[in-house]
Amino acid sequence: TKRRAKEPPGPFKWPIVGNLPQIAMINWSRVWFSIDHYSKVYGDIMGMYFGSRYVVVLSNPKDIHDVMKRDEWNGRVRDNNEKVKSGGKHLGLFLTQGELWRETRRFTLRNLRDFGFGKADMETSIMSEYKTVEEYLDSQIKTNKGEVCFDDLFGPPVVSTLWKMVAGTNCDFEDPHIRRMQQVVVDTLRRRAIGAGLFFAFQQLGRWFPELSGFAQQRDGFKFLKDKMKELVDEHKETRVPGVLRDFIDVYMEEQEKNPDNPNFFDEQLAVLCMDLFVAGSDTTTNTLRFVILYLILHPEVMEKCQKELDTEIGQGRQVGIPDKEKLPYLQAFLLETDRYCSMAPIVTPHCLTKDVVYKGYEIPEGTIIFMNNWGIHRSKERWGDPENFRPDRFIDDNGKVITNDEWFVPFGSGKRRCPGEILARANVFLYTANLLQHYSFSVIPGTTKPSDEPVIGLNLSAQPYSALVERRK
Ligand code: HEM
Repeated sequence: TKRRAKEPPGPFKWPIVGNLPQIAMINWSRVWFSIDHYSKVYGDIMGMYFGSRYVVVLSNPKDIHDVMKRDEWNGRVRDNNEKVKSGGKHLGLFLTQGELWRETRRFTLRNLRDFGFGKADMETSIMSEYKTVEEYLDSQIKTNKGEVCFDDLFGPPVVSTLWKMVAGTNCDFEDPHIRRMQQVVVDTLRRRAIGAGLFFAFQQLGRWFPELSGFAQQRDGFKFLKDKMKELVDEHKETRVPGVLRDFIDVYMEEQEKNPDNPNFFDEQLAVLCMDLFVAGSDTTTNTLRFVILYLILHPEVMEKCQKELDTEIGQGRQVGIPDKEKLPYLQAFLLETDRYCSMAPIVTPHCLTKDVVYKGYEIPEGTIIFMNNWGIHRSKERWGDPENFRPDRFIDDNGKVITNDEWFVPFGSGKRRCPGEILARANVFLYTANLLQHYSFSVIPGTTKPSDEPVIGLNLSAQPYSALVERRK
C-alpha cells in the first residue's frame, strides 16, 4: 500500500483496489469528476492507482504542452483490452507507438492533406454533403412542422466527406453494413463508461464477464469493422491502376509497391488505419455539431448574436466559406466555447510512458499511464472565473479579436499525438454552423421541456438525444 518515495502525490492507496474506493466516493460513473476532484487536492501532477495500474494525471496545461513534445510521453497503453479496439493487434494509428506509429502518422498527415485536408476543395467537398442537411431540414419544415430530431442528422454527411478522401466513395447510409459500422462506433464510444474505472483497473473482468462489461460487444463490433476495412482494401487492390491515385488508400498501396521492404507498410496495417480514421472521424465532429445545436437552443441570445454578425458581415445572398471566418469573431468564439464547455474528450485517450522519467523532481516509471485532465483544465475556476457558465465572450479579447490559442484550451490534445483530424473537424463544424445559422433558427419545441446539457457518459461525451424546432429565417 506504500507509495514510492519520489512519486507524485495522490490519495492513500488501498491494497488490491488502489484508489477505486476514493474514486467511487466522489463520482463512480463520471470518473473524470473524481479525477479532477483529487487533482485539486493533490496537485497538478498526481499519481493514482486503478487497482494495481498506476496512472499519473496532468492538470496543468503548461506541463502538458511541455511533456507532450517528448517521445517518451507519447506511447499508448498496450494491453489486451486496448488491443480489441484495433481488431486484435496493436496496429493502425491510435494504438501504435514507436516507428510504426511515427511513420504511419507522418504518411497519413501528409497524404490526407493532398486529398483535401486544409485545401480549397475540402470546402467544396464539405459543402456538397452539407446540402443534404438543408434538404432534410426543409423537408421536415414542410412535413413535420419543423420538429427535427438531431440524433442522427450529421453523421452521414460528415463521414461521407472524410470517406471520399480515404476511400474515394461517400458512405451510403442506406447500406446496412455502413449503418452497422456507424452503430459500432456509437455503441463503443458513447455507451461504454459505466464501470469504466473498474474494467480499466481489472483487465481480467472484461474476459471473465464479457457480456456484462461490454467487452464482447466491443470485441465483436471492432472485428466487424476490421473485416469491412479488409474487404475495402482488397477491392482497392483489384480495381486500382498503378500510377492513378484516386484516394488515400491508393496512395498507401503505391507506397507499398515503391518500398516493398518497408516493414511499416502492410495490408493489415492499412485496414486498421482506415478503421481508426472511420472511428475517429465519425462520432467526434458529429457529436460537436449536436452540442452546437443544443447550446444554440439553450442560449437563444447567443444564437441571435451569431445571426446578427452573419447578417451584417455576409448577408443571406451567398454561401459562407472558410475565408469568412476572420469576419465572424463571435461565431468563432461560440464554437470555441462549445468545445470548452462540452469537453468531449474529458481525459483524452490515455498515453503511456515508454521510458522511466524524472519530471519536476518526480520519478515516474516506464509503463505509467498518463491522463490529461482536459475536463479540469476547461472547467478551471482559476483560469476561466465562471467556467460553469456558457459564455462565448470569454474568447474575445479587449480589441474584439477572437482568442484562438489560449493555452488552457486543449480539446484536440497537445504535442506529438495531437489530433490529426483537427483541420477537417474545425472546417466541418464552422461551415455547418455558419451556413445553418444564416438560413435557419433553432429553438425548444413549444410545450416541451428544455433538453438537458448533461452529457451522455462514454469514452467521448455526447449530447443527450433531443429534438428542436427548426424555422427558415426570412
Ligand atoms: C471535434 C472533433 C474532434 C476532436 C475533439 C478530436 C479530439 C482528439 C483527441 C483529444 C485526440 C487524442 C490526442 C492524444 O492522444 O493526445 C485525438 C486523436 C486522434 N484523432 Fe481526433 N478529434 C476530432 C476529430 C477527428 C477527425 C475528424 C479525425 C479524422 C481524420 C480524427 C482522427 C484522430 C486520430 C487518427 C487520432 C489518433 C492520433 C494518434 O494517436 O497519433 N479526429 N483526437
